[in-house]
Amino acid sequence: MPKTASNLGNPIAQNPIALVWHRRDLRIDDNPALSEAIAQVGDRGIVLGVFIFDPDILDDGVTEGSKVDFMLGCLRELQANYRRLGSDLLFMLGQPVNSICELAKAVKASHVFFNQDVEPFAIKRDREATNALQELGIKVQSFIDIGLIAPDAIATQAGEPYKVYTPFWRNWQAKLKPKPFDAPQKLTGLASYENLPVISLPSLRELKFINDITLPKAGEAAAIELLEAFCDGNGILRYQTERDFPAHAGTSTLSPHLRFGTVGIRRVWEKAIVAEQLVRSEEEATGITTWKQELAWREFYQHVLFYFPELETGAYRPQMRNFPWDDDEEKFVAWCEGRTGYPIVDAAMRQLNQTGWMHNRCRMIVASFLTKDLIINWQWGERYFMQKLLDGDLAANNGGWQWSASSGMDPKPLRIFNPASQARKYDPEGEYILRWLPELQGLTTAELLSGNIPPHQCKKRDYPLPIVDHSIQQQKFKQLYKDCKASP
Ligand SMILES: Cc1cc2nc3c(=O)[nH]c(=O)nc-3n(C[C@H](O)[C@H](O)[C@H](O)COP(=O)(O)OP(=O)(O)OC[C@H]3O[C@@H](n4cnc5c(N)ncnc54)[C@H](O)[C@@H]3O)c2cc1C
Repeated sequence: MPKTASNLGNPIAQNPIALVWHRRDLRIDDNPALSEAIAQVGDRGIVLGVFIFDPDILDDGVTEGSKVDFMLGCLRELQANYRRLGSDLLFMLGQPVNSICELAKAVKASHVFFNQDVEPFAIKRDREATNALQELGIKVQSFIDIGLIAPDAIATQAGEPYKVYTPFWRNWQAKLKPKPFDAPQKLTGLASYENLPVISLPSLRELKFINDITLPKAGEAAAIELLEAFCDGNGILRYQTERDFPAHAGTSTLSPHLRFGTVGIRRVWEKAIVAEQLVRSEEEATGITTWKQELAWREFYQHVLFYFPELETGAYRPQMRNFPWDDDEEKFVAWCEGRTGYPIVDAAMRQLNQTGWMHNRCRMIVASFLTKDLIINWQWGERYFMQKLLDGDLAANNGGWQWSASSGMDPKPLRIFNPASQARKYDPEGEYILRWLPELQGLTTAELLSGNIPPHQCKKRDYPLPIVDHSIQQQKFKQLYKDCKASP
């Protein structure tokens, strides 16, 4: 059973020096590892933050400059916060297990605190780090942080992990949620930081990345600003009616912050509960419940990844593991670049490429298009999303892709989105399409939505003709899916 902040052992006896190892919790507010470090070392103790740049992650071929740039912004602010409180956030570059041990020895740490993750890679790293630190006689404590309810604190009546969202939600929403941890007011740091195996916060260039997109504001203050704007204003109240229209600012856009942990999930939940107490209509209440359901989707995917780590490498449904995908590279490039000739798909891909974020409705549309219309392996799309999305997160991304590809746990798996119907329903004026495809100005709304654009108009605008025919491709996919299901 993972430790929570309330069931820890006795305070440290002498000369306590605690390291708080930050990874995807780049904040001081509502941070269980940091709060507990302070509580444990007490007034006599020193609390230092550390962040380790892992070359294996930086060089994994998926991590892009935009994401690293956003993260550096978060780290810059986190370090400023540590310094303002009287301590420091230290940086290291190296293999994480060796690095944390090296630093712990150098500062003579008595404790290392960190918040847990659910990704297989992180679980393995943390297990190894815990063992190595304990061998050095250092106490290690870790905490539930990325979700409100720990994976082992919720199960079906049969005691099994949930595989279906709706019963998960019913049980999850009824569970008592933890309260946020207050931000610290003061920290004590080292008298001197000389001769430590640390580096200054590297620049993007020093890490050998470039970024050419304009990023949203990074860091904790920006996250709180977004959260307050959404929950104190009308955003959360109108969420149910607005959230599916990509031309509207109808969602919180908190996802990059939840990904890097610049806002604590308990703080987010608290805000939703406060908003709930002020609702004036059924519609507003539904808005808040629907938003809470999305937070529960996030947690559902974290839990299934925790219990079924094999999801990371392939389809959940065995029948889909050998699906005969077409895997046409030229079509894949057209999809990535937003040049499929389907305006709603292309607009969404341009939004992704130019901002590092894509509206949820559009994520579903482009994922369905890649898998059901282009018949390309969902893992290609999953990887491209991980490259481009600032909120790229293994659990949510894999969950979203497996749902869209009909390869996941979804009990009603065969969903095929018709891009034209989706556009008509969710972008009825073609406002979103035109925002990202300005070259289509002057076409009729019907042409924008249906994608039936006269060839001479496409030529004039250097816009591609549709690279596939939706009705033919969906028939083809259905047949392949049927054959696959029938195969032993
Ligand atoms: C193919 C596909 C891939 C996706 N990849 C990611 C990803 O890499 N990272 C990611 O955070 N989300 C992913 N999502 C889920 C969802 O699209 C984004 O979380 C959402 O668009 C973020 O915008 P927001 O912050 O305004 O969300 P809001 O609508 O304001 O929701 C609040 C928060 O709830 C969580 N959330 C909302 N919807 C979902 C969902 N369907 N699944 C899981 N969590 C959700 C997010 O943390 C989000 O910030 C993916 C969805 C699909 C269909």
